[in-house]
Amino acid sequence: MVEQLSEAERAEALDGLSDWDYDEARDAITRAFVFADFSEAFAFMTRVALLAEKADHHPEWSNVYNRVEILLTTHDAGGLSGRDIEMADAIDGLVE
Ligand SMILES: C[C@H](O)[C@H](O)[C@H]1CNC2=NC(N)=NC(=O)C2=N1
Repeated sequence: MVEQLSEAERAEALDGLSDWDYDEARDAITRAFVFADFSEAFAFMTRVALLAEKADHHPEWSNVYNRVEILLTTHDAGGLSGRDIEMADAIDGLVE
C-alpha cells in the first residue's frame, strides 16, 4: 500500500523539484510544459504515457496546442506520495 507523504517528507521532496508547484487543495504537484508546436507537445505526451504505463502511475493532464499541463497525485494514497516524486523526476528527465 502506497503511503501519502508526511509534511516533512513532502517539504524535503519538493526541495528537489524546483520546477513543480505544490497544489495544497489537491495535495498534488503541477508543472506546465511549453513546446514549439503541437507535434512536439504530443511527442512529449507519448513519452510520458510510456513512463506512466511502465510505472503504473498516471498523470492528470491537459493539452492545448503546444502547452501540456501535468498534475501528479496518488489516488490510492489520497494525496502526494513517493510515486509522484519519482514520476516528476522521470518526466523532468525527458526535457532536460
Ligand atoms: C490498479 C492500479 O495499479 C492503480 O489504480 C494505479 C494506476 N495508476 C495510478 N495513477 C495515479 N496517479 N494514482 C494512483 O493511485 C494510481 N493507481
